[in-house]
Amino acid sequence: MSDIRIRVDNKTYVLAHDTAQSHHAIADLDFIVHPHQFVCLVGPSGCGKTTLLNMIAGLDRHYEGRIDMGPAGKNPSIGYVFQSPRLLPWLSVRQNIEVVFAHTPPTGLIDSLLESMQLLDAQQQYPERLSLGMQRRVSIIRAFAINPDILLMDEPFVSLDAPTARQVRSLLYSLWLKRPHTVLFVTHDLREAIALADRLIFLSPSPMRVLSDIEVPIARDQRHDESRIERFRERLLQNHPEINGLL
Ligand SMILES: Nc1ncnc2c1ncn2[C@@H]1O[C@H](COP(=O)(O)OP(=O)(O)OP(=O)(O)O)[C@@H](O)[C@H]1O
Repeated sequence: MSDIRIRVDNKTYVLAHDTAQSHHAIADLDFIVHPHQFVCLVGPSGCGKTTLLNMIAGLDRHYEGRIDMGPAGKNPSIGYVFQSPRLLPWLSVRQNIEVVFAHTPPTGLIDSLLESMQLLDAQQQYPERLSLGMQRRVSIIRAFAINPDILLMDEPFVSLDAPTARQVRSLLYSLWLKRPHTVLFVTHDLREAIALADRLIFLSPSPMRVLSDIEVPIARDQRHDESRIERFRERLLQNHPEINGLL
């Protein structure tokens, strides 16, 4: 796995019903993600974060620029946790995970992922019976299951109540420590970003570009310490006035 280089010179949405009107979503955005890094993208609502993830996932190719994801000729595998869990309602939890495999998955893999997300007992249930927190845990497993080169996560804890968000975040974190994939994780929550990330990339309102790119210096075994997270957050806001208005 090599560095991922994201360079978007221009992304403009032309409104279909009125081609004279357009929205300049992204301009001169440039950053590199190193293998196995956990990078949080933090920016105001509507600045273009989902647009960027869709471009990296190859779902949107209408832009000027380049996204290089490793050696030419090799298509990287991408896991994508969308804002809504997007489970198939006619399949059980286990089948929703099995469906992402082109071939039979390695023995024990699905069981170990279900166990890591505390979902072994719910594996035969259908999505309509699951709480939102459980559905989100299934969608996280589904993205991890293919062992992707890059994992895109678009506010995976949004609209969960605070204790559930904390629980799912801590399960995700333990899973990532065991399987440290390269992650691009979108969030509005600065404490959450500090608790999870190696690096924080702050993004401007549209047209979106990088405002600040900051390493999180807190050791991995100290991330459970909320007072440390809070101290770093306060220092960050003091030393980087440009990010104050974003959150
Ligand atoms: N298909 C589209 N056609 C026209 N404009 C669009 C389209 N998709 C998104 N936009 C606009 O592009 C901008 C960026 O949208 P995007 O969903 O990427 O923002 P975001 O940062 O992910 O927002 P949020 O944090 O609220 O999820 C918004 O102004 C949005 O209205």
